[in-house]
Amino acid sequence: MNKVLGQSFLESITYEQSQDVEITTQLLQSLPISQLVGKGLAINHLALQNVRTGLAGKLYVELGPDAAFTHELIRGEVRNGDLVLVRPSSGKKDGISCEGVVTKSSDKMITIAIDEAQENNALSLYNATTLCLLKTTNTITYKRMQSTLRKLCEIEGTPNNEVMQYLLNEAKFIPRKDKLDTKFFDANLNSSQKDAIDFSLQNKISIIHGPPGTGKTHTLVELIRQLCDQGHRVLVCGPSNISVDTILERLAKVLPGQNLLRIGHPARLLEKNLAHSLEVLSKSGDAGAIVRDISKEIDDTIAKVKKLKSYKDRKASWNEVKILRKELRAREQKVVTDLILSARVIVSTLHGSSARELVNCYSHTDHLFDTLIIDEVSQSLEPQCWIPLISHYKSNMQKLILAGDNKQLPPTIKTENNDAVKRALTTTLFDRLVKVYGDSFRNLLDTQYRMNTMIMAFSSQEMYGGKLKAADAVANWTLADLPAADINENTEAPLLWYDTQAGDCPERDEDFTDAGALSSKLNENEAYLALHHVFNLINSNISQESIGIIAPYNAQVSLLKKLVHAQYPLVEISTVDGFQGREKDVIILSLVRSNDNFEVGFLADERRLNVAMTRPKRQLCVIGNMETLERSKVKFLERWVRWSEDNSEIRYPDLSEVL
Ligand SMILES: Nc1ncnc2c1ncn2[C@@H]1O[C@H](COP(=O)(O)OP(=O)(O)OP(=O)(O)O)[C@@H](O)[C@H]1O
Repeated sequence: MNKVLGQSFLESITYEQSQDVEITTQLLQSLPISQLVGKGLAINHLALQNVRTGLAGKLYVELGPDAAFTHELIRGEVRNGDLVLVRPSSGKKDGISCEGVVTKSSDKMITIAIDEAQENNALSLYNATTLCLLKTTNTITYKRMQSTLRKLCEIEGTPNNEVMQYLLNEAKFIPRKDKLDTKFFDANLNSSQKDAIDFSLQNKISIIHGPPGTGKTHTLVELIRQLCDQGHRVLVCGPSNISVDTILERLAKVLPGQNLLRIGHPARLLEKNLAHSLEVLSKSGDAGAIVRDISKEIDDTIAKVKKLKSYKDRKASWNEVKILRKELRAREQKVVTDLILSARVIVSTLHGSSARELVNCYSHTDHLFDTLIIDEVSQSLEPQCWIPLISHYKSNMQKLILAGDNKQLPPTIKTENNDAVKRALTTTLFDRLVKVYGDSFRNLLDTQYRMNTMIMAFSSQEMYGGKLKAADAVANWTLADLPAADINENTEAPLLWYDTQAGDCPERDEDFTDAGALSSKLNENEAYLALHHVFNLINSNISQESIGIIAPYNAQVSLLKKLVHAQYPLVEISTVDGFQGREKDVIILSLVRSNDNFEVGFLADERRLNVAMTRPKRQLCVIGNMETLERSKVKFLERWVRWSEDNSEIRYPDLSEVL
């Protein structure tokens, strides 16, 4: 089975890589910057603000909005960890440029880490009038998956590891559901959280299914404490830096610092987590002191060599440098290995789990980890999940705990034209295991601590079999309960629709001259309605920071930012993907699609819509054409409209009053 699975994923990943490279190259070459921005693949009108030295042979290039054009960055799909190219906005595409990785981004500044070798290129960007940043393909991540899958294929016979046997469907899984007398550290856990923890403690493999706001991270933190208490060494992984940094931040509050180690380039970590970074720790404190001393000795010797006159003396000193360098490497490796071996919990991305520093430790020990936890498994490609399993095959991992929600956004892939590849890659490990073993090891967290019951209800009914409950503290809260908020029709309703089916909010393509399929969509009058509702909320004493606006199209997000931020710069506006894992007191959702053909595009993706409608705590305000949705032939949308007609306050806006 390992050969069949490995080979089939290898083919799919190789195909996906070719598509990714082809699509990105084609888009970058053929489309003007304005359209790349519309697709979220580029940021335009940047000014180079600073080039500074960072850690580990990296330079940080800081880019802000070019004040001659704009005051805020439209970041689109550009996220931390993305590989990007910075070049002048106009002029030759193959002119001066530098390539790096996004390490920080906000509406005011984007920072990329580049290799020192590109310093001159970076500095010459100061001369360009205005700059743009383009998202390119990161081939390193593909290579790592491919080499993992090859190793999976190479395992002869049935792997001797029981966890792997379950994953490969080569052992029968009989779940144990004994009542344990676990002494929970956190007294507030609810019964579904306690059950999920007990299940994971007594089974080799488990899934913690955490719908929005149900305390998945909360549960994982308690579980990790329990595992540490039982003497386990735990490897915690996730698909992105932010996914694992969120857990690390919470773990750091309850586990003593020296037990936690974060693998990964410090430039990509949350600042709060730097105290746990392997790289930072290995260069600081007592451990780093010896290394620093040797480095200084090397520098001093080199300085001396330059002054020596005789060849013989110089030769002798260079030999000394060589010996010192060898010692430095050995010391560095020892410091790193000691830190790893003394940590109880190691946190890294799925890709980072194959880091050389970790794998090198197997020359000192046969067993590094007992348990592997993969968070956000539903956003991870299955080949990514195999990276820690294969890299730490020697550890003979005793337990695998997966956490995620297969009803929220799946991993994003580029392949469009090959259904087999699409199916193979968007079926996550979570989905595949549920298909093989049914619900036998899936533990649903059933109480959410975010949303008013009315906001939760449709999502619960459609996506979670009606099993979700709202915790008492949030079940009835509305905007009107916020301190200082006025009590009126704009703050009391948990569910509100501005139904635009009267026809005065037509959608349009981002650019009339654009080739259809590549075009993003926008809806100007919906944007004005969103602004109108923001105005109503602010006038009811709701703070700008409490308000979020979501639109499924980048072009609409850009338009909304221009319009709303001119008056209310602190209102957060993003696509659905940008809001995954986040929450706001009120979310205004601009659906954009409004046409006589009842075409709904992205809206047909119920997982994307599920994420959008479960971000608000106290009010969901939808702006959209109910008729377009109802007649789209997409059952989920049809049911949502019918349900909303019965359960929301519906307004039929008079555009003449708004515009
Ligand atoms: N048992 C509990 N009692 C009280 N509050 C809780 C409990 N469990 C979780 N919470 C609260 O619920 C909120 C959501 O928890 P957490 O961030 O762990 O959820 P999540 O499922 O990881 O979130 P997301 O939906 O963003 O993935 C947090 O404010 C957390 O403190």
